[in-house]
Amino acid sequence: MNEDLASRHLNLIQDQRPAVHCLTNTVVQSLTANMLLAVGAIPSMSSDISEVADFTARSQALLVNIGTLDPLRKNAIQAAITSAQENNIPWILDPVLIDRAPVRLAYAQELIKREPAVIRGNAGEISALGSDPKSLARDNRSIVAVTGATDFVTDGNRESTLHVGHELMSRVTGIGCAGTAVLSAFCAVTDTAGHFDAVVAGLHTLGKTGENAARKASGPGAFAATILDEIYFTSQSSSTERPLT
Ligand SMILES: Nc1ncnc2c1ncn2[C@@H]1O[C@H](COP(=O)(O)OP(=O)(O)OP(=O)(O)O)[C@@H](O)[C@H]1O
Ligand SMILES: Cc1ncsc1CCO
Ligand SMILES: [Mg+2]
Repeated sequence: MNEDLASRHLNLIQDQRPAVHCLTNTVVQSLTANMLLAVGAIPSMSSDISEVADFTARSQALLVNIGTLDPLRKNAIQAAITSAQENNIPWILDPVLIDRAPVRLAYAQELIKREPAVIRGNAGEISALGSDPKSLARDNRSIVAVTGATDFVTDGNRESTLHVGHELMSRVTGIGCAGTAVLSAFCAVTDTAGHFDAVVAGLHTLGKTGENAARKASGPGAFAATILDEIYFTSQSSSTERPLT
């Protein structure tokens, strides 16, 4: 069933080629842009305050990842979220490492008041936010995704647990961050009511491609390249299986 959901969303991405504007950390820029291209989306990464609102307005989703912050990037994040909200574009938050510094946690909590469509973090990050994932989702009208050896998705009412992926995914920096960008592409092709399914479909796709890549790669270096290939293969085979209507 998640397989069908994934396939349907991959087809929509192939058809629509959504633009995803990414305000993300300096560690994962290239992997993130490449993952989006591999899945069929179109990335942009500028954080210049003079253009970030326009880039966001011309995108179908906005990714905000707070992995490396500075004052200019924080200004860009505020402007981009404002633009996303004015233009009815979903914005997706990756609250990287908020369990490591109280100032960063407080900043993430301020951002969450602006009601991201999706919050995706690992277990430590989500638990640092202080409420269980269901309450967090309900209180902020967001989808919450908690990733790790198993993934959990909730909108505050529904929930889905996914047993996909491979340990090698945690041995390459930024698979989570780039994965949140992939979830943004899945949300870009659905309306708000579809975001729960989009996140489940996106995590299923990511997990399965991680499993496929792990079968071929002998270690983290090859895995990082192979997971890009596998996302591309998955998106291509999904579009050739599309029924003729
Ligand atoms: N041990 C594991 N087994 C299976 N899948 C895993 C495992 N660890 C991580 N994953 C998968 O890897 C992806 C990234 O999740 P993870 O929770 O590691 O992100 P993260 O900690 O935010 O990573 P990063 O900050 O490096 O980007 C998720 O899709 C998750 O399902
Ligand atoms: C290692 C690291 N530090 C800040 S962001 C980042 C990438 C993985 O989250
Ligand atoms: Mg992370």
